[in-house]
Amino acid sequence: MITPVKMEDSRLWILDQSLLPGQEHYIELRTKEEIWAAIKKLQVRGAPAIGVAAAYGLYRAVRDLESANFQDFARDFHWAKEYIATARPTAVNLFWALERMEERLYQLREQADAETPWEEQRAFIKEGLFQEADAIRREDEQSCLAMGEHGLSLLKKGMGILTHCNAGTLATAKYGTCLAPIYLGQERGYQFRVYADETRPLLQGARLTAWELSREGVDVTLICDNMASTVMKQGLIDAVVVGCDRMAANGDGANKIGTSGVAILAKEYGIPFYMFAPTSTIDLDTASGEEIVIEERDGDEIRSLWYKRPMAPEGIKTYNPAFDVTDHEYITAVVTEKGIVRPPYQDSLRELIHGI
Ligand SMILES: CSC[C@H]1O[C@H](OP(=O)(O)O)[C@H](O)[C@@H]1O
Repeated sequence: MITPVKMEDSRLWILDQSLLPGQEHYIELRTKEEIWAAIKKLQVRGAPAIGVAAAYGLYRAVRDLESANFQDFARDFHWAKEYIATARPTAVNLFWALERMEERLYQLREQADAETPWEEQRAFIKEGLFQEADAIRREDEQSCLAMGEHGLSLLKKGMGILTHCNAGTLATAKYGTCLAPIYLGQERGYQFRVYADETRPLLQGARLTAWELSREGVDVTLICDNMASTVMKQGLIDAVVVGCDRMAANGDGANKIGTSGVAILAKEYGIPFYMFAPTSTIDLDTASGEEIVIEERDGDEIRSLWYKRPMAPEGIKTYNPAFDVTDHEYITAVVTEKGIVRPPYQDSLRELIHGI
């Protein structure tokens, strides 16, 4: 199965998702500027994949530093971290991964042998930073597999499943979040019928979900976003599965723009709506969806990006929020790698995260 981020011989490569489905092309990222741009331009995208890329990217940005002492190294590390953190505001995994890497930096500082020359300590710290980034990737892979098992327990053979945007292998270290149960089901003969919303304006459903599912032999049908209601009304959909970019403490979940509308439709038609959120995406410091910063993007993504000729009046005003918040009352259950969480989310999420 394809993976969007890989480290080979200490070099960072990402699958340029802005070229999919036409071209499968990996690009190397070497500097904090290149990492920032790749995240901003959605060449690498999807909350967990952004976290993995940011962790590897931060390591790569400091790999060749020849700082004269730890203070200089830590200063340049912090600058790179803070710079990469400005790429996109909504997916909490970006900040979670960067903070984890900086915490590890100071642990490694304590673990380094102070009796050895600083150059040896610096090499020890750099290796430890690489290992931490690699652990973030490996943990996300395992998290996706676990969400696949938990998610599959909610689904039945032959179900019609609607999804929105892309929360598949391309959005994670591997396997995906909400698509993980679909891949497991594919291996176990569940014969799911997947309906993928195209997901305007950046078409992650058409370009990415339809692409990655069909290359794995999954039965997938591409629909326009405005067709979600009719496929539900026709009884073609038995469940909705979506990813998440940031889940607030009360269970409100930010995900790709359009998700909240799908959730409201699902409730209207009595269809279960499952939001898949690894614990790395659950942000208990954010009380509710109202506090989640929603990224706004360039209007040309609406006006012209995918059209050979203008599809709107020249310079027409646009409003292009990249995400919206699904209120917790529209979420039937939250699927995490630690298990399935049901309402009331205020208590169940805190218990899941802190075990209290
Ligand atoms: C597994 S989280 C994927 C999540 O990220 C996507 O946003 P974007 O493509 O802008 O990075 C979308 O919200 C997906 O559900």
